[in-house]
Amino acid sequence: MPKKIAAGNWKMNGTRASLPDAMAIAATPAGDCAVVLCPPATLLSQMGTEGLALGGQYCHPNASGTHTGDISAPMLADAGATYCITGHSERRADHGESDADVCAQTEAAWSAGLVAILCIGETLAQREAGETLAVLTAQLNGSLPNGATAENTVIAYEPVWAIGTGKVASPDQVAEVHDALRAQVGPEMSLLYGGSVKAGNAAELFALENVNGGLVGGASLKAADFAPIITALAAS
Ligand SMILES: O=C[C@H](O)COP(=O)(O)O
Repeated sequence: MPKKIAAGNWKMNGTRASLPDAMAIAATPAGDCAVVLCPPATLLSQMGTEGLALGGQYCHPNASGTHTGDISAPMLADAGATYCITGHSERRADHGESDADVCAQTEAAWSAGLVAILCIGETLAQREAGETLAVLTAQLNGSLPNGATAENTVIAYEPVWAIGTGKVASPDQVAEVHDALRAQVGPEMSLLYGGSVKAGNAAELFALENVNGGLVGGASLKAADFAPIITALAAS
């Protein structure tokens, strides 16, 4: 059985004033679900809380070196992370990260003992052109290194047009993609959906056979918003 995972991506949000929210999220009963928070790197070492796994939002392919402003997978692990997001569409767009870059980052995460949460997703133009499954397959093939297992990798399907827009993909759209991904990655790897997941739509999404949790952005920042999502996953 794939592990159920509620992952929160805080993106470039959060200061020490947010730590009480992290503690409240950690205290939320989660049943057999893993709860993962990916805060800004500045908060990682201060967030170590029982019941909460931590993740980075990105890692450089190298372990160290002359890369001003960057962060490596061993640094994330040293700060308490056990997961790392790779290939988020905001980084693919803002930093020009290619599938090959994401592949190298994912290998770096594994080398540091981190579980990669590898993100793939189509744009609205690609969906409207009927290219969704082809685009996702190409991204998966290009950015998932050889050696991926259910222990070192989680796949997050995040349609770019649904991120931070309030436009959640319909259950039929999510099911079509997740069923296709399941056929590609095997029965054990966790498949998360991300894109405007909220308390009001979480139960419907998590009821889908091949949705094993969510990668949640905006609704993970406050415990009052994220806790019902965790509860919905635990009940699924
Ligand atoms: O990593 C999280 C996703 O980008 C989803 O963000 P969102 O829940 O704010 O739409």
